[in-house]
Amino acid sequence: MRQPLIVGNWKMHGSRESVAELLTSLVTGSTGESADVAVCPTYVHLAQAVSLCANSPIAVGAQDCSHLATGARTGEVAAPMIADVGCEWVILGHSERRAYHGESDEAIAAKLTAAAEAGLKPILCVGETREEREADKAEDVVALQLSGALRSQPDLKGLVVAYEPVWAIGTGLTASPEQAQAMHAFIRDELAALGVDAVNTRLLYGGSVKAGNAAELFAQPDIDGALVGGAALVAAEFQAIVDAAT
Ligand SMILES: O=C(CO)COP(=O)(O)O
Repeated sequence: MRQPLIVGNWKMHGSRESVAELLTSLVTGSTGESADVAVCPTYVHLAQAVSLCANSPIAVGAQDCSHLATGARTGEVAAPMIADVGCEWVILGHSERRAYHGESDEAIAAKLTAAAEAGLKPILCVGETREEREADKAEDVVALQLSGALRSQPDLKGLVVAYEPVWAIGTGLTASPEQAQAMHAFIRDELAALGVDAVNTRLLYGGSVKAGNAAELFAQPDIDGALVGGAALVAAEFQAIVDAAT
């Protein structure tokens, strides 16, 4: 049985004031849900978020980490530092990092290793662009992303995979429940072929998830939750998505 998981990816949004407001609402509203819940603010808000979520069921994660544990890497943040401030999770390989920071599957594989060594649970993001889907290459692209990141390390503790079609991120376009389910089933098969414990690995859908479309996505057998962007910045909307998973 896979426990549902809802993760808010706050991307590059927030201030001390908005973080306090959003998390105070979420902590007050969270009454022992049967879904796991995590929020991923920017690095500078992690410690504040951990402190606000203490004694609540909400966990905190980062949106990236370095592949090194320490060293001369100006501007980077290492996985052990993220664990040290009290985080449980780290998002890796998000399409925005692949596109704007040139992250390769090889680099993402190294970050996965670093995260696991620091005891963080990684959320590996995969997904195709619109052009790749239209060229009927969506499965090939996702298969390569999965094997590039996991081939050498199929037994990462706590691994979660998020399928985020790039064309559905921040666009208001969501994959239909059937499209998302088909890709999730494909991902589960690919994970098994790579030697990952696919049956127990949670697969999240991401891309314009909202209160209004969450339930039909979560009704699909291989969709175990969501990685939520814009809607995670509005407490009532995020809570409604959590409620739809429970
Ligand atoms: O990229 C996403 C989560 O990581 C999805 O973002 P949106 O929910 O804003 O489309």
